[in-house]
Amino acid sequence: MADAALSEEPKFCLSEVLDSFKTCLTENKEIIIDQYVAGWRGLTRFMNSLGTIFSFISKDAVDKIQIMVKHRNDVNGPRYVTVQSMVKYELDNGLVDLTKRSSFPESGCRTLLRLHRALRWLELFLERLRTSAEDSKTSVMCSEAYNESLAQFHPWLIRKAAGMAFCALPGRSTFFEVMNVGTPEQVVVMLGDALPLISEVYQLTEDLYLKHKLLDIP
Ligand SMILES: CCCCCCCCCCCCC/C=C/[C@@H](O)[C@H](COP(=O)(O)O)NC(=O)CCCCCCCCCCCCCCC
Repeated sequence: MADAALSEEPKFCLSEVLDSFKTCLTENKEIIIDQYVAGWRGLTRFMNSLGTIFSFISKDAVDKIQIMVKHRNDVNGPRYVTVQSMVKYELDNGLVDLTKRSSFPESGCRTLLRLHRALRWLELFLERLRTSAEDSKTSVMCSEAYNESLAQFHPWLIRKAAGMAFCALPGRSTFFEVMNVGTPEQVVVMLGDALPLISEVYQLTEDLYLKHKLLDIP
């Protein structure tokens, strides 16, 4: 049953997913939320295709995606077209819990911050994959990237659970195959194209959040 349902899903192609992060940047360097969220949705599909052990990670990402979609579909959706317009709207209207979680536990600014921190993990992980040797271990690359980024924001229990999930990651060659991009050489080229854009999206968000003192939203 589950297999039949899975096979009906459109075939995953990582380059299409990473394209969402490319196309989320406008000419004047604003970040389009619909595209950003579409990128994350694709990544969670990829993660689900790796097995159920990763579902607690993708579940949290899916929850956050849904919160962002809810904002976009709300009457104030037009205020959530770009990350920049969202930050301005929510701050101007006092819609963000800046010091402790209370009235606005699902603000767009807070929710996007969690995805933004995860984007740094993605950037570090993909860069390791891009430059890795054939016999490199994905579990090691993944946990190094995690320890340098997201881990500092997670409590012990989540760090442990994440560490266990990383050990279940398939090896580098299976991983490259599941990406459905082509030969390992083509994967490396594709990653080299996508990474500068992912870095730019990350840095623009980081600068914006820093400017508005939003990097520690609880
Ligand atoms: C492919 C390997 C996948 C490894 C994913 C590495 C990330 C590990 C993150 C572990 C998160 C565990 C779930 C819970 C997290 C939340 O507590 C925590 C805080 O939220 P809260 O403040 O609302 O409580 N949430 C977060 O930090 C957001 C985490 C979002 C994780 C998204 C990860 C998606 C990864 C997509 C993988 C695609 C890989 C593609 C590579 C070719």
